[in-house]
Amino acid sequence: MKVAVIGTGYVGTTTSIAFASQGYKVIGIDNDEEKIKRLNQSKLPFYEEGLDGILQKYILDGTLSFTSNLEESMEQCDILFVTVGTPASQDGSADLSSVIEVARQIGSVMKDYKVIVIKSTVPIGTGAKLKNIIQSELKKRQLDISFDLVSNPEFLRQGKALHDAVYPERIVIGCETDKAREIMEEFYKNVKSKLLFTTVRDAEMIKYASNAFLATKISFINELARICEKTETNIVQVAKGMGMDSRINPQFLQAGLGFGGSCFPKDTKALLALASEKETPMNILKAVLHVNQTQTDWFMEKVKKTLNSLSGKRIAILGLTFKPQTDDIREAPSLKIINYLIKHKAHMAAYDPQGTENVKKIYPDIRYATTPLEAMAGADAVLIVTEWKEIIDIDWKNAKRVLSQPIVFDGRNALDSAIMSKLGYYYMGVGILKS
Ligand SMILES: NC(=O)c1ccc[n+]([C@@H]2O[C@H](COP(=O)([O-])OP(=O)(O)OC[C@H]3O[C@@H](n4cnc5c(N)ncnc54)[C@H](O)[C@@H]3O)[C@@H](O)[C@H]2O)c1
Ligand SMILES: O=c1ccn([C@@H]2O[C@H](COP(=O)(O)OP(=O)(O)O[C@H]3O[C@H](CO)[C@@H](O)[C@H](O)[C@H]3O)[C@@H](O)[C@H]2O)c(=O)[nH]1
Repeated sequence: MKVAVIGTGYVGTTTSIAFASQGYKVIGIDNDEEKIKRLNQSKLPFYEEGLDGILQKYILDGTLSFTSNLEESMEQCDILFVTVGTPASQDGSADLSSVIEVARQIGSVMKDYKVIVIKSTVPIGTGAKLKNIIQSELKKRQLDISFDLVSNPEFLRQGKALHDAVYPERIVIGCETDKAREIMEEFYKNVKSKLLFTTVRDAEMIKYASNAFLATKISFINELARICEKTETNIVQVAKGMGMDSRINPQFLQAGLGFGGSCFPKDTKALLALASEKETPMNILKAVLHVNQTQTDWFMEKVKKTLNSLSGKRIAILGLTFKPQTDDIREAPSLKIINYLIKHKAHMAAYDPQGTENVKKIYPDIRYATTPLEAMAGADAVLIVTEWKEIIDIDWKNAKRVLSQPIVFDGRNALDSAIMSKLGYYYMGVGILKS
C-alpha cells in the first residue's frame, strides 16, 4: 500500500516517518516549497530529539520523499492522509481554510478510487463538508469516481511524536463503508493498539472531547492548587493521593502555569465555539479556559507580592517552550510571564535549550542567556517556567552564589521544596507551602 501525507508540518512529518518505519512507501506533500526543499535535505522544520537521523535514513533508502506536486503524488498512492493545520480563527472557531483548499485540490486532480483520511483536528461535520467539496469538484470535471472519506484523528504528543505514532494507545477510525473499513484495518494491521471503528462525526468529536477532558484535569488541579495554598495543604501530595485511585489516575494532575501548546488552547476554544453555535453552553469548559487564562497572573501576583515590587528587579526566566523537549512556544505561559514582567518594569534574562530563537521573534529586546547560570547571574529571583531536565539538574547548591537573592519560584513544582529549603533557598511552588 502506498501512502501520501498532505501537510508536512509537525503531525505530517512525524506520521510520515512513523508510516515509513512500518514499511510503507510514503510521499509527503506540502505547498510550502521551502519546507519541501529542506525536508528533502533531511532538515526537520521543528525540533524533535533524535528524529533527524531517522528522517535521513528513510530519505536515503527511498522509503520517504517530499514534493509539492499533489497531482503526481496522487497517482502513486492508495491512501491520502490530510494533516494540514486548523488554527484558531479570531472568534475561537477552527479555521478550516487549509483543509477546504486541500479538498478542492484533491477533487480537481483525482483520477481513481482513493481513501482520504482526515488526521487534522476538525469540528464535527467537517468530514461531510469536505466530502461534498470533493464531489462537487469531480462533478465539475464530469467524473463519477468513487472515494471514501475517513476520520482518523491524531493523538500524538509533541516531543514524543514518533513513539506515540508507532505505539498509539488507541486508533479511532470514523468511516462509512465496509471497503474503507477493510482498507484502514489492513493499513494498521501491524500496529498493536486498541482500534475503535465509529462514524466520521463520532471520531471528530472523540478528538475534541479527549483534549477538552485532559485540559479539564489540568485546570481542576490548578484551581485546587490555589485552595491548597490557602489551607496549608500540598497539591503534590494531594494529586499523588488522588491519582492512586485508578478511576482518577495520576496523569495530567501536575499543577503548574496552565496548559499551552498548539492543541489544548485552540481545541478547547473550538469546541466552545461549536457549542455556542449549537446554542448548548459548555459551562465546565468555559471555566477550564478561565482558570487557564488566569493561572500565570495568579502565579505572578505571588512573585510580585514576595518581592514587594517588580520594578527594577532582575528576574531569571528558566524555560520558554510550552513544555520540555520541543522548540514550540505557541501559547506558552512564558510569553504571558514576559509580558507581565515588562508591564511591571522588571529586568529579565531568559534561558531555554530550544525555544530562544522563537521567543526572540516576539520579544527581541529582552536579554537571552546561553546557559541557565548566565541567566541567573545577579538575579533577585529565579522563575522556573518549563521543566527541562537541564534546568531541574542545575547544581542548585553552587548556583546560589551567582544570585543576588536565593529566591526560586517554581512554576512547575519541578524541584523538591524540602531540599531547596535545606540549601538555603526561599522556595515557592504552585499549591505547596513555601519553604
Ligand atoms: N501538533 C500536534 O502535536 C498535533 C497533535 C495531534 C493533532 N494535531 C492536529 O493536526 C493538524 C496539523 O497540526 P500541525 O501542528 O502539524 O500543524 P503545522 O502548522 O505544523 O503544519 C501544517 C502544514 O500544512 C501545510 N499546508 C497548509 N495548507 C496546505 C495545502 N493546501 N497543501 C499542502 N500543505 C498545506 C503547511 O505548510 C504546514 O506545513 C492540526 O489540525 C492539529 O490540531 C496536532
Ligand atoms: O499534568 C499536566 C500535564 C500537562 N500540562 C500542560 O499541558 C500542556 C499540554 O501538554 P501535553 O498534553 O503533554 O502536550 P501536547 O503535545 O500539546 O499534546 C496534547 O495535544 C495533542 C494535540 O491535539 C494531542 O494529540 C495529545 O494527545 C495531547 O496530550 C503543556 O503546556 C503542559 O505543560 C500540565 O500543566 N499539567
